[in-house]
Amino acid sequence: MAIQWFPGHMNKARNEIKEIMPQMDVIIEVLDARIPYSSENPMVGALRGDKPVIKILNKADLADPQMTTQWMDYLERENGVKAMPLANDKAGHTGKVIELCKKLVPHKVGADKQIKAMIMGIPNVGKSTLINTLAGRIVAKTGNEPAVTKAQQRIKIDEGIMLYDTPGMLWPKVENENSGYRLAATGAIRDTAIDYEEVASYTCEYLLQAYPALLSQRYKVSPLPEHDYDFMLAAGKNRGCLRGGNQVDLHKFAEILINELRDAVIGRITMETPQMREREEQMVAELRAAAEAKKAAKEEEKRQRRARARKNRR
Ligand SMILES: Nc1nc2c(ncn2[C@@H]2O[C@H](COP(=O)(O)OP(=O)(O)OP(=O)(O)O)[C@@H](O)[C@H]2O)c(=O)[nH]1
Repeated sequence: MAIQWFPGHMNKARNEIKEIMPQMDVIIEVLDARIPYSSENPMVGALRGDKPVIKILNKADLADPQMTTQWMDYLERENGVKAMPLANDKAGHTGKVIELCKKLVPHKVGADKQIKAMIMGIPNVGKSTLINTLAGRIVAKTGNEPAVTKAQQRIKIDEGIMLYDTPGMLWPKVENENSGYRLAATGAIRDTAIDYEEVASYTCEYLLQAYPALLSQRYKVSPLPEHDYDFMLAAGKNRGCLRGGNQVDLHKFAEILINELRDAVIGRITMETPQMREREEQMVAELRAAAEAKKAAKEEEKRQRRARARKNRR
């Protein structure tokens, strides 16, 4: 699946972050609790140095609570990382973010002091909603379409904290196709860039093994077939997604499924586990190593060819 989604302002954001990072005391990384691995930004790890990070598992109201707990334990294994779940639709929960900031950098708390916190996160993950709640007023535009935030802003919030907002960034995770599907399924990738049927097929394959009861209940398919394609045919038929000749309109069903997944109508679902992350990271590392080995072999071949040509000329 090709994900062509890398607006120019994201490259600009990378440079802006690099420049501003040394001034920051703490990083607030907003993740999507349904995809804590795929919604991570590799730049945070690469650019943060030893600065503390709060990883917020946002949209926790849509995610599987058991999996959120597992993810928090997993993420906190990394040095300097604190994780917390958040449902931005519930007022009052954001106070914990401020508390945690103060705990992580106590030397920056007090009169005439200020904590500088940078908020980072991929598009549509809920940064603007969080900033507005933290600030207690509308300072950031929100919306259900990715890439609403465009320019960097500084927002002073009451409790001695200055927030630095960054534009939404999504790097092309071309190395890991699975992440692409999960980003698309949860709505991080703009709709025009995705193939609904492919994403729905990937999603069904995962749900059949991870959440079979929710799937069966929602789409009244029982017993569940083994393969995603058969499931989509049966569920599509039940939902009346038919076109001429009584054929199931898979595209129509795919749209229904993805929308219902995004709205948590199927249930509270997390699309990836820490184990999946470990496996996929390993896979990516192997692919990268293989590509590098191939490149090195080509270079060596070229070098030898040049050496032979030199010898022949003598
Ligand atoms: N269910 C649920 N929805 C949320 C939560 N937080 C944000 N949203 C919704 O997610 C959508 C995106 O939120 P934004 O705050 O605009 O996201 P953003 O990260 O600022 O997006 P960009 O401007 O694209 O960078 C909006 O429709 C929000 O209402 C949450 O905790 N739970």
